[in-house]
Amino acid sequence: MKVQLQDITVELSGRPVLSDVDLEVRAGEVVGLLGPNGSGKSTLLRTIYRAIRPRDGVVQLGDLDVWRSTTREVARHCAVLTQDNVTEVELNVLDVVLLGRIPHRSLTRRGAGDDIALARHCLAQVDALHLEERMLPTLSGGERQRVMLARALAQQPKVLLLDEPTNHLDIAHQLELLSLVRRRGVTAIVALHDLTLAAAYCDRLVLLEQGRVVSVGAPDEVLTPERVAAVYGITCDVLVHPRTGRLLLALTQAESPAKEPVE
Ligand SMILES: Nc1ncnc2c1ncn2[C@@H]1O[C@H](COP(=O)(O)OP(=O)(O)OP(=O)(O)O)[C@@H](O)[C@H]1O
Repeated sequence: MKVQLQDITVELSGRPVLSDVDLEVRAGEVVGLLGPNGSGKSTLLRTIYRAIRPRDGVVQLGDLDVWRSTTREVARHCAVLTQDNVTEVELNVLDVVLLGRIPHRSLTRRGAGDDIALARHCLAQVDALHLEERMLPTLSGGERQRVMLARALAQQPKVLLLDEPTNHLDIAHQLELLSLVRRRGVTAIVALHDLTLAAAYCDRLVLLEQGRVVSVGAPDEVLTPERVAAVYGITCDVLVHPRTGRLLLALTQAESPAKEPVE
């Protein structure tokens, strides 16, 4: 499903947070949202899943105008993994994943058994089936993150929005999560801080700075040393992975002070 943002402007507490953002994400495309802290990545995702209403602009999921639809209608198409939906709720893992079925319940004829089979399948996909009977608050940060991804997958979304999904995950699960998102073939918009991971897994990247899109394109078009220096204030050498051919970014502080000699 295509995602389209036109002229999105958001003001929070009277301050502009996003200004005139235009973005078109094609069906099945994985797009990485990059930018320094406070550049507007989470806010942009929130305008798509109806958590922050833009002052101006239109958000569309396929033909659905998000801000003229209900939360439930949007949730039938679009699932979200954020930092703040990892809650202390006193439910076991399987029940948490089953919450992902709620937007579909009145539409589907699936019985509870089908939903449970689907929830277990989603847990297996994120390597968390062994946790199904555990209570959510007893899980580690990374285990919870994977369970919340399983819940999002159980929603069977056509669009997946992921806000820093690799936080808390060990490196193997970081790679597995992003490759799972790719394999699902859904349209995905993923806010990431790790530029090399973004370059490895995203078809295109969108770089934000102070609420404005400063670059959109293939990873090698967006992540040039000059642009990384201008936006993040760091020095960046762009290398090529010897096996995958994807970009590898070697980062150093712009002006590293000379090291004090140790006595
Ligand atoms: N409710 C709010 N009221 C006022 N300002 C807000 C509010 N929520 C966010 N902001 C501001 O909007 C700007 C963009 O925030 P946002 O969370 O979208 O950035 P981000 O790029 O996701 O940052 P990070 O990388 O730190 O997660 C920040 O300056 C933030 O302080």
